[in-house]
Amino acid sequence: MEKKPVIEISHLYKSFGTVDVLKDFNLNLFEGENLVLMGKSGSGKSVMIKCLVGLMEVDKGSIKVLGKDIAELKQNELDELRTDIGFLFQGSALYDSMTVRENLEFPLRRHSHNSEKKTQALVKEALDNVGLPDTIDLMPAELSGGMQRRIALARALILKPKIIIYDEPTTGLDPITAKEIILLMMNIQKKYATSSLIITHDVDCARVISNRMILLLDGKDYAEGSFNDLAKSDDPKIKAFFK
Ligand SMILES: Nc1ncnc2c1ncn2[C@@H]1O[C@H](COP(=O)(O)OP(=O)(O)OP(=O)(O)O)[C@@H](O)[C@H]1O
Repeated sequence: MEKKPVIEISHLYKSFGTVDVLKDFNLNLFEGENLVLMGKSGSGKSVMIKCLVGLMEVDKGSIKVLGKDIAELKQNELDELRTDIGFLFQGSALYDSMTVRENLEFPLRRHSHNSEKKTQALVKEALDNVGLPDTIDLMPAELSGGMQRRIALARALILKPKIIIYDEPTTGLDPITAKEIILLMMNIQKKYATSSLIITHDVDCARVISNRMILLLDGKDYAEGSFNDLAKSDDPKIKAFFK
């Protein structure tokens, strides 16, 4: 059976002055898959994400998320749609002045109207999912980098998003901690059947987690395929991604 796309980016163009960042970029993320997007620094990955969530206007092209055309949404509709997307950004970005519990409560209080009991149950479930139930009353500064990343992942998942966007999920972590995060991402994907877009430079991460990959080069979706197919390509431009 043909899988449904949850993100459809078609013929996307975006320039800044004379710098053409995206030039006919295409990407489909299908329900339940782990799609890895690789592109070198400055290739336009962040620009693409900003366009995707309506934070930046596109010059040309169309973007649909969960069947909705981003350009046609009003601000409140866009805000609502964003709650269906969980983000795990580089550097975790937990609120330093809040405890782990408060960090996790934050999106719940902002975007849903749960009872206090339900809120605490969701916080506990989120912490259990990332294997850190005992950190609930700690401050982010009391946690290691890997633990902070796990809490950030718990927070990204707490609204049970349909889509998760991971931006460099393993950057800055030692290889063992990076592997733990990757395993966690895979478990969570299995448990909640989320669709994941994973932006990474980490070839090991891509190998383990991807069902499919897209390589962003010269503003385009230069190549698409499974890790194994792309990794054995003879094209020097594709080979360069796997060094
Ligand atoms: N608001 C902006 N105004 C002008 N130029 C911008 C703006 N945002 C991004 N750019 C330019 O767009 C290009 C792509 O930037 P982007 O941040 O998307 O790269 P990236 O692929 O995310 O890189 P990295 O892997 O280093 O995060 C860069 O040349 C950048 O200078």
